[in-house]
Amino acid sequence: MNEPNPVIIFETLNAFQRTGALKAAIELKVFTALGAGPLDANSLATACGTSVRGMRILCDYLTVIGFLEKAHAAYSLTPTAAVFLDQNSPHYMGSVAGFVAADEIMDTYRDVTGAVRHGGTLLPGGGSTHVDFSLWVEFAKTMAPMMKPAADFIANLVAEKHAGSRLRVLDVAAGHGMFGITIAEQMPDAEIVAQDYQRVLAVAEQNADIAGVQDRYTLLPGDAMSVDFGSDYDFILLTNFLHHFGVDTCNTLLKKVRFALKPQGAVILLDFIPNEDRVSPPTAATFALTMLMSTDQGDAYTFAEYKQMLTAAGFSNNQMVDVPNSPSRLVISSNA
Ligand SMILES: Nc1ncnc2c1ncn2[C@@H]1O[C@H](CSCC[C@H]([NH3+])C(=O)O)[C@@H](O)[C@H]1O
Repeated sequence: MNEPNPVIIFETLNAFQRTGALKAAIELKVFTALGAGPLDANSLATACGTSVRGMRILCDYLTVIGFLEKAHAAYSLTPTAAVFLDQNSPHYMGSVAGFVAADEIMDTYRDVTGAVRHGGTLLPGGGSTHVDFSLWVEFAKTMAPMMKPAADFIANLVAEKHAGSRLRVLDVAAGHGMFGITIAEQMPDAEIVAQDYQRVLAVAEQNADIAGVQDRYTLLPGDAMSVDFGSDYDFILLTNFLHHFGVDTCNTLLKKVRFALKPQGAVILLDFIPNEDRVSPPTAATFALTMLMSTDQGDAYTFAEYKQMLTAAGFSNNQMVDVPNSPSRLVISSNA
């Protein structure tokens, strides 16, 4: 297993091909075309409006990397592609390519060398922490399906512990809003305050309307660092937010969160949290590179690091759990 092997070098240097191929298949709706059953390259090319040669080569590539299966020249969907990449599936998440593989994001990877030398993003003004970072609306419009398992998991936890009670929940940096909205869907008495930039909250507001929870959904636009959160919350959600900032900013924000909670309240923190070795599990551990490329000081913090920040902010009871079907972990912190 530890024999020297150059294949990983070739595969890693051309890994951009995988991104391009999957993005193309999503754009061309290849997976949706295969939703009704197997098709060969000719029929797929007609269905998707492409050349036959292009479709044959794309589909062979997608078969090699595990999104399609091939039998007697006909392609069919693997279970993952069927559930997540066919637009007719309720779990469709092809939209996430619009953020994860956006040109603006991919362009930053042209100069990893520079970011490593510099120790932070080469994007202007702190990259994704800049108030005008253009991609947050795109994130809100595209990333909700990816967060669904974690949103369900959090809402179930909250509902199990607090069935029937009137809850006040603050969703900090709400984005698409699905974390708060899912709690509101499960708990008819829960009131949600969604906090984010105004332009992003427009997307969350629309999602709250669609979910039919708009009567219990209030918007709190502005910068999370300076806006007044209000008080007496039972839960404050900090999902995929702290990783953008350095430890000092996280400490300041967590203290502000502690102050806005009821004495028995809890903060629910969802994030990419690697093990203490920082190299496992893979998705959480490699997320640190995403933060290097897009922020000045962000990181994939370990549980020990989060515990230190949370303890400093006055949270004495900190528990971490893995989220099923998600690379994320949940930290629930309270004083109780
Ligand atoms: N300073 C800030 N104040 C409020 N929101 C911010 C700030 N900086 C970034 N954001 C928002 O932080 C979000 C990060 S993405 C996370 C969205 C959502 N909580 C989720 O877990 O999927 C984006 O919606 C940004 O608009």
